[in-house]
Amino acid sequence: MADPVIDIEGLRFAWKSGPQVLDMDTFRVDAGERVFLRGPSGSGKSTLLGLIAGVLQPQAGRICVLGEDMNVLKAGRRDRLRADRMGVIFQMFNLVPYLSVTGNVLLPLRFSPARRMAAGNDPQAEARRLLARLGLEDKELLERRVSDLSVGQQQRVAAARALIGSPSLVIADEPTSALDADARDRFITLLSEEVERSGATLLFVSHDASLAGLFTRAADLTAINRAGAPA
Ligand SMILES: Nc1ncnc2c1ncn2[C@@H]1O[C@H](COP(=O)(O)OP(=O)(O)OP(=O)(O)O)[C@@H](O)[C@H]1O
Repeated sequence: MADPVIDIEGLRFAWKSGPQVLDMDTFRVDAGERVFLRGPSGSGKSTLLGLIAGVLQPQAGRICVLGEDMNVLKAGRRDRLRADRMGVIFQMFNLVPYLSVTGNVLLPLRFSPARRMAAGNDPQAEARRLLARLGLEDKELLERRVSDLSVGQQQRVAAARALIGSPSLVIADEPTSALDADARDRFITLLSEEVERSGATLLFVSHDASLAGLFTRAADLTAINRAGAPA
């Protein structure tokens, strides 16, 4: 059996003084899987990704990511694990507006010597390769500030930034973009191919059930999260 990359047991999470958002017995993602986790808006998908990424801490339960127990690691070690071994595509992209396309893609390498090493001798060329794979090739465009790009183009920049330096785990919070169905499917296919090429594991969350077929496995958050169940 493959090693678990994400291994969750008995997880409970509530935002300060709010109702329970997550109450899950188990959730596991194995190395090399590309998993689609579906759930309606407000069901706790972004919260779960925050817990997996180590930016949030649960009230109860165990979250092991890439062999590390996130509850035991101090905040600094969780930040290091995320910088070195995780690529995150945020719902709102979180790109740096005044940096160029390539400047944004190269950013994770500034924070992680391990990823800088993994990106090879010519990180600029690796950034261009990833962007080209994701459909952004135009030289002039690569030097533009990201704030001048379309939403679909920004989504590709965010994906290339998550992939650079071959992180072991890529987590993606489906951006609420205005992409049409064809462009969205193409984007996910390219993202999956690049994740497969680097041997990474992918967890992709979305409310859009029609995407499930593009992944190796699909799961439904409402089926595994008691807190989301109707009373
Ligand atoms: N920073 C926060 N502080 C307090 N409550 C929050 C915070 N972020 C999210 N919540 C609440 O937690 C619940 C789950 O939100 P979350 O963003 O995880 O859902 P989601 O499934 O990702 O939704 P969407 O598909 O709309 O992005 C919601 O009730 C939301 O209002």
